Amino acid sequence: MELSDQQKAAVTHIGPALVVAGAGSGKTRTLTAKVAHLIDLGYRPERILAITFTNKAADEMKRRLTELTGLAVERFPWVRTYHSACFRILREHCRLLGYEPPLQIYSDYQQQKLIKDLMIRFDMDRKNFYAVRAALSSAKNSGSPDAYMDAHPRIGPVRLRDLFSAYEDELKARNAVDFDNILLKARDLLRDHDGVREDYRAYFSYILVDEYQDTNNLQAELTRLLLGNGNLFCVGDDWQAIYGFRGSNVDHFLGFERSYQGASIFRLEQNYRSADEIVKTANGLIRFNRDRMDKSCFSEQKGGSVAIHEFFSDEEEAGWVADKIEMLHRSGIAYDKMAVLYRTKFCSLPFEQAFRFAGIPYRMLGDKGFFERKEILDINCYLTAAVFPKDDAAFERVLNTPKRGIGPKMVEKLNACRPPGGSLQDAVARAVSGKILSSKIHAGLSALIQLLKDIEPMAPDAAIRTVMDRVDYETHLNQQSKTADEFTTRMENIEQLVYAASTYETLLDYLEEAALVREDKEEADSDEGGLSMATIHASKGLEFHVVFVVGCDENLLPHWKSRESESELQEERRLMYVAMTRAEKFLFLTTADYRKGQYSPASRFIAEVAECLRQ
Ligand SMILES: Nc1ncnc2c1ncn2[C@@H]1O[C@H](COP(=O)(O)OP(=O)(O)OP(=O)(O)O)[C@@H](O)[C@H]1O
Repeated sequence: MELSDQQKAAVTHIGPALVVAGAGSGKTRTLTAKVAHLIDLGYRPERILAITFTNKAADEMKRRLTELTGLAVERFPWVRTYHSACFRILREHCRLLGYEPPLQIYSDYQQQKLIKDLMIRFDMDRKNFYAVRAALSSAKNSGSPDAYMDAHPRIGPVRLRDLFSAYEDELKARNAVDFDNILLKARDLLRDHDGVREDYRAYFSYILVDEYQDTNNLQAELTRLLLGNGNLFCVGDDWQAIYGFRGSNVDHFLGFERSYQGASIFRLEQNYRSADEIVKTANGLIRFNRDRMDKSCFSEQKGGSVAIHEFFSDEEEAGWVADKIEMLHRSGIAYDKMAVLYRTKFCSLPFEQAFRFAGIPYRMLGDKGFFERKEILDINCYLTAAVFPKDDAAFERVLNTPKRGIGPKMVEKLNACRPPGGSLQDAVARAVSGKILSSKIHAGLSALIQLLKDIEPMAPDAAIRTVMDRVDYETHLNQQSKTADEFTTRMENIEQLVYAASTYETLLDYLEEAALVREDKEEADSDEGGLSMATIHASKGLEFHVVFVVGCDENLLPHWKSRESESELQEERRLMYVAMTRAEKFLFLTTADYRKGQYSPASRFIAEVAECLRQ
C-alpha cells in the first residue's frame, strides 16, 4: 500500500501517538497500515485492540487487514467498536457485577418499552419520553451519573435520581444492560476489579483508536484503563468533531499531549479526495472557530469549484438543484457520484418531490436502522423470547403478532397467572397447561410456546425460517403492507436478515450482534445506485464527485438551538466543514429566504464562505 511520508512516519512510530489528520487525508489507510506494520514487527494480531467508530468500519478494517497480511479474519478478534469490545469484556466477567450469564443487551425497542412503563408508574406526561431517554443516556455517558444528576436534578416534577434508580433496578432484575450501560459497567468492572484490569492490560500489546475526536468521557477513561504499556495510537480530526450533542468531548483529542506525557503528534495534511479550491475554502471556514488545532491542509488536485446560490423559496431551490443535477448527468457524471446534504431530515421533502418530478433516481442514506424495521423487530422478538424467556417486552410483541385474538383484557387475564417472580411467558405457559383458555386461544398460545422451545437450540437462519413458516408471517406481512411495493421491500429485508443470521452459530451470538449494531444507525447503507440524499451526520466518511449542501439558512445551519452557545455554534461550523469536504470536484451551497413558510436569512456560514472565496 502506497503511503505518503507523513503517513509512513505515523505508521512506523512505536509508543503513545496522536495523528492529527485533515479531511480526506487517508486516516483509515494509515490505521490499517499501522496494524499490518505491527504484525510485521512480530506483534500478535489477537492482542491488538483496534477501535473503530461503527461496526461497518470494523468489518471494513478487518477486510483490508486480511488482504494486506494474508491472515484469516478470525485472527483479528479485537477489531471492534468500543461497545462491542466492552460487551465482550463485560459478558466474560458479568458475575463479578452480580449478573448471570448470558447477559442480555436491551435493544432500542425493549428500552423504549421499559421507559414508557416507568413513566406510567411515575405519572409522567408521554411528551417527556425523549427527555427521559436522553437524560438516562447522558447521565451514563458522562461517566459519573451522580454528578450528572446533581447538575440536572429533575425532569418536570420527577427527580431524575428516582427515575434512574428505578430504571437501573428493572434492568438488573431482568439481567440486562442497555446500550449505554455496556460502557458504564465495563468501566466499573475495570476500575474496581484490579485483577481483571491487569489481565487485560497485560494482554493488549497495542491499542489503536479511530475517530478519536468523537470519544466521550467514558470511552476516554476505558482507553486509559485498558492501556498497560503506553502503546496507544489515536487518529482523528478535531475539525470534524460533530457528536458533542450526544456526549462526545473533543477535549480528549485537544488535550491528548497533556493526558499522555511524551506522546508524539503526527499530522496528515494532504487531502487526496478534494480539489484544492474546495480544501482552501473549507480551511477558511474552519478558521472562524476559536477552538481548533492548527493544520495546513492542502491538495495537489486542481480544477474544482465552490459556488453559492440564493433562492426565494425552498421549492425554487429544489427545482434549481434538480435542473443542475440533470445537466451534470447529461455531461457524463453518474447520479451515484452526486449527493444532496442537509442539516435536518425535514429539509429533504421539496427535494424528493423535485427529483421524483424530474425522474431523477435517488436514495436516502442512513434512514431507519435495519434492526429497527417493523418486520425485523417482529422476527427478532421471536428469537429473543426463545433465548430470554424472562424478556416480557419481546414476548408481549410476539404474543399477538400475527393476531391470535389477544387483546389487552386477555393480557391482563394472562398476567394474573404469573407465578411469583415469573415472566409473562411463564404465565402463558401456566395458563396453557391449566386449560383455562378458550380452545382457539389455547391452540394459538400452546403453538407459540412450543415454537419458542423448538427454535431455541436452532441455528439462527433455521430459526427465522421456522418462525416464518409456523406463524405464516408472510400472509401477516402482506395484510399489513399498504402497497405491493412495501410488501416486496419488507420480504426482501427478511431475506437479507436470514442471510445475515446464517453467519452466526447460535441465536445468542446473533442477538448480541444485532443489539450491538444499533450504533450504526446514522451510517449510510449504500448498495443501490442513484443520487444520494443524507443528513450531514449520515454523510460522514463518504465522498462524492458533486455535493450540494442545501438549506444553508441561519435557522437551520447553524441549527437555531445552537446559536446561543459558542461551543455548539462551533460544532455547527464543523458540520458545515464535514459537508463541504465530502466533495471531490464541485461543491454547491444553497439557501432560500422562505422555507416551510418561514422567513430566514442566509446562514452566517454562507457569508464566511463568501469571504474566503473573495480572498
Ligand atoms: N497515500 C495516499 N495516496 C493516494 N491516495 C490516498 C493516500 N491515502 C489515502 N488516499 C485516498 O484518499 C481518499 C480519502 O481517504 P480516507 O477516506 O481514508 O480519508 P479520511 O481521512 O478517512 O477522510 P474523512 O475524515 O474526510 O472521511 C481515499 O480515496 C483514499 O484511497
